[in-house]
Amino acid sequence: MSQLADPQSHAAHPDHQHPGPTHSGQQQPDSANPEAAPTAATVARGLASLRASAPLVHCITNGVVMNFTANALLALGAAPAMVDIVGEAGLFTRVANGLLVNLGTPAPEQREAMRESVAAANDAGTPWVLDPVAIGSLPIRTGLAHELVAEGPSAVRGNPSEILALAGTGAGGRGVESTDSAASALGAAVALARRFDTVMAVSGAEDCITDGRRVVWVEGGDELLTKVTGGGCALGAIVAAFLGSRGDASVLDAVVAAHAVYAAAAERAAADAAGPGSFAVALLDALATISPAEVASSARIRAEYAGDAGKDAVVGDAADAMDASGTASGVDSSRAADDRPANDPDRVAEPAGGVA
Ligand SMILES: Nc1ncnc2c1ncn2[C@@H]1O[C@H](COP(=O)(O)OP(=O)(O)OP(=O)(O)O)[C@@H](O)[C@H]1O
Ligand SMILES: Cc1ncsc1CCO
Repeated sequence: MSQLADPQSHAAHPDHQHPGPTHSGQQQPDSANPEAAPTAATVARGLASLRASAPLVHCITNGVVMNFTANALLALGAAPAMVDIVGEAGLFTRVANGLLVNLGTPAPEQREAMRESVAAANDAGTPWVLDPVAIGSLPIRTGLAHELVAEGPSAVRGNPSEILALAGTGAGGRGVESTDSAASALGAAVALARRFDTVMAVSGAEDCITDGRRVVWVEGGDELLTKVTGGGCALGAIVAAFLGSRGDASVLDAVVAAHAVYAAAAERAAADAAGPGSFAVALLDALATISPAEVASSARIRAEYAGDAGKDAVVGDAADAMDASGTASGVDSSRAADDRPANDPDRVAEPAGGVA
């Protein structure tokens, strides 16, 4: 089958959850209609659904960005709560609609709270996001990130250096900053997505999101996002909000929607800002006022097949899940190209065509 189905025609389906790692590398379909690529229309629907359901987002995140993250979620229309003590974290995850686990300042008790919440999320079916902040050369958080990714997050969000370090092919960035481009982390992201049956989101001038089979590029945002601390950390929480309110949309659709809405809001905010301070305030205003119609007309998204983009990426101990060609077993990466007309917005490009 090469034709992509109309994303409008999604039928009801059981929520895609991750009961645990799929060590075989076998991927599950993530939607009733796994062939549909995210579009501006799915982004708009995701934002409308978030606003309608006001998801409760449980954030276990770093002390630097808690306030900004909570304000970003509130502005967007979600309900944040930062519950990070042992004995409460797991309980709260069970009632939340989405969970963020951000490794920015992982003190010992917070690490235990993360483990408690991840176990609760996997048990209760709460979608969860892992943000492996500043992993690579720092040993405790790097070990924790490898431990947690094996628990099967719904999505992983990070900058390119963090994603390369998670794949075991990079030494990390400069503290919390990336020293790599999103394109350079594409192979690592595709391999990780296949290995852990998750959606990987790599941020940068252009964001790259993959479920291991499809790769979606989201343009937009502004460099000012890198001049406000927590520009990426808040995005991780927003991804959790979109996952927690996605209804019958796929995980890939929800993650792409989060990135596209954030990019559009940041672009609008930057147009009015005099610098990082006014940008941070304008970003909150833009998150609060951006409409589904605005994102439907401004989202810049393109989708293609991953093809063999992940074949040369080494993923920690994942060699056992990979066949000789480096492709995760059970994942068909040699699909025929989409045969829709070239100007069809739902068309996915040739396998690996633009994924060198
Ligand atoms: N050059 C750029 N132009 C436009 N947007 C950008 C640029 N660089 C990063 N962004 C956007 O900034 C946001 C944060 O991405 P970034 O890669 O800085 O994350 P991070 O390093 O994890 O952030 P944090 O400071 O929270 O740790 C994303 O939405 C991304 O799209
Ligand atoms: C600056 C900083 N240090 C640890 S976490 C964090 C927030 C941005 O990632």
